[in-house]
Amino acid sequence: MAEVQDAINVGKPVPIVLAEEDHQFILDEEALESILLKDDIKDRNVVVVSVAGSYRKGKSFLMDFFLRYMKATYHLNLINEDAHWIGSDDKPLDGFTWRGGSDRDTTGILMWSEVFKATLEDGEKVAIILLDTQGTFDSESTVKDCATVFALSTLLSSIQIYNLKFNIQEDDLQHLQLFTEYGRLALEDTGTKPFQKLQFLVRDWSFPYEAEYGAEGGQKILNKRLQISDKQHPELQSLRKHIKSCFSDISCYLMPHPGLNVATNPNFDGKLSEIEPEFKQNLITMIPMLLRPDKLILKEIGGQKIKAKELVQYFKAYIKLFTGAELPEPKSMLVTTAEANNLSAVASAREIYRQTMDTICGGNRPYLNNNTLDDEHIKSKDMAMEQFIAKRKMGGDEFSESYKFKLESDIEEDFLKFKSQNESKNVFKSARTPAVFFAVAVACYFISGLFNFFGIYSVASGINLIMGLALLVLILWAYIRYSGIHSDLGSTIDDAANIMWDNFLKPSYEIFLQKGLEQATNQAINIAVNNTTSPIAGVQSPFGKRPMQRMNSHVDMNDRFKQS
Ligand SMILES: Nc1nc2c(ncn2[C@@H]2O[C@H](COP(=O)(O)OP(=O)(O)OP(=O)(O)O)[C@@H](O)[C@H]2O)c(=O)[nH]1
Ligand SMILES: [Mg+2]
Repeated sequence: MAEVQDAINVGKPVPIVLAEEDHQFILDEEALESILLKDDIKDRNVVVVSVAGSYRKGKSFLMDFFLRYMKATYHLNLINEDAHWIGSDDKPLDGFTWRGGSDRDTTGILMWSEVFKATLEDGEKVAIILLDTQGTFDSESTVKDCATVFALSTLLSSIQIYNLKFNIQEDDLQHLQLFTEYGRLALEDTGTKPFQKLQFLVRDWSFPYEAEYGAEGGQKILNKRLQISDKQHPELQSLRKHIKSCFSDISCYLMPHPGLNVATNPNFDGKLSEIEPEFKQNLITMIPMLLRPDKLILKEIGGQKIKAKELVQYFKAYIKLFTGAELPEPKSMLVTTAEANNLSAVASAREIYRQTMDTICGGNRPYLNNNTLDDEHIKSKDMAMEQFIAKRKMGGDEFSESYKFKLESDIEEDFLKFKSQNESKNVFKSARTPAVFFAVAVACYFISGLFNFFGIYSVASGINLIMGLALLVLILWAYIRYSGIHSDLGSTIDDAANIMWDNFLKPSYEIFLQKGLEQATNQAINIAVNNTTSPIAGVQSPFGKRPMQRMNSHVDMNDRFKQS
């Protein structure tokens, strides 16, 4: 017995995944390598046993009994001495640190520094690794922190013990679903079950009259909880299907209460003498069921057994993935629901905007001028925004604010599309490209004629060439529009036409138009002035003074009217 006690003092818990203050996890590669890359370990296939679940539920405490079994069985070969591995009644329990109290204890992921060497029944030499993990849902961890630790330990272990208290509740299953789904994101979809054994361990089971303590009672409860029936809501069915599809083996064990000393005495140090015999008896039954050489499960990833040195690489790869920005962030139920609410309110308000605008300027409506279109846009947008604000949403106004901005930007994006669709209905704009190239060709024709007239033939033929090119582009454009192919080239031609229009033709046309208008106005006024009977009628005056004259003549007329 003394041998067992001595062996328990070998090894220590080594933090390999460290929880940082800024909710990041980092891998202590050196520590990990110092354990797994030892010469006598690195080439052995591994069995990885991990415990996970809510905080303060006796995970580390349980792991220390695992350690006692491992040391007795694999260091001291006491395999046939049944219950002796559990040690003497008066020895305090040590190993992974555990303690009473309501605040969390374990953080990150710890690995036992001693890797246990075992020989399987078929002679294969394997290495057994024990992991203790940070409890989920303590007041300092975000959902992402909990999901990361749970997912990492599930991905890297071949036996994951899901430690629960009192019962298997629906929320326990929901969290399991969330965390395993998060873990599954890290893996390539191979169509096979991504994880290996899941062992539900229900602590302080209080209904032995319904299902007895142990594996059989556990199986009974597990079957009940994971049962799928047609009468169930589809959401409950899919949750159960998801869990079953994730693990290749699922079982459950019901543990009795360890006694009030364990649960409430602040000075309790783990002595077996202070633990209820029934609890002790169940430890003796349960632990070998998982860790006996013939029960060990080798770690496999994608159907391949994993060696200790390969496990180091998997740790590195997974931690990189979970701490990077690649995976979506798991969030609390309220945030997720509020997001879904707000997104659906955005979608239905946007739909209202689209439908209203569609009836005003949709594909089968005629061209609208820009001012009218702007007005209609503002009206429809206001309507959509009102609808979004009026809709009941979870998360409160502050939460909704960012979705309001999103709706606004979505609507502006839609408006740009409606605007360009409307522009395309403007026949004058769509006729711009052929008009520009045709105008260039005609202008070139006259200019080259002029140069020919003066005998400057070389310049004339250059201009003829430009005319030919303009006509060629015009034909090409017409072909693209007709056939619908090479539309990129068509857009480039349109762009070129727009540039020519904006920079050359439009300014020249405007100057020409202005000059023409001025000329026409001059003539019209001259005619009007010449025909008016006034004291200064018939006197030609400069254009700038003409309004004065008209006003004077108007005043004169009034005066005359008054006199008469
Ligand atoms: N009621 C009850 N208490 C237990 C059981 N096992 C251990 N405890 C007590 O639970 C307390 C917490 O034990 P830990 O092993 O530190 O719990 P943990 O789950 O590792 O906690 P964290 O590291 O904070 O996640 C200690 O006071 C133990 O004595 C059990 O089966 N039932
Ligand atoms: Mg702990």
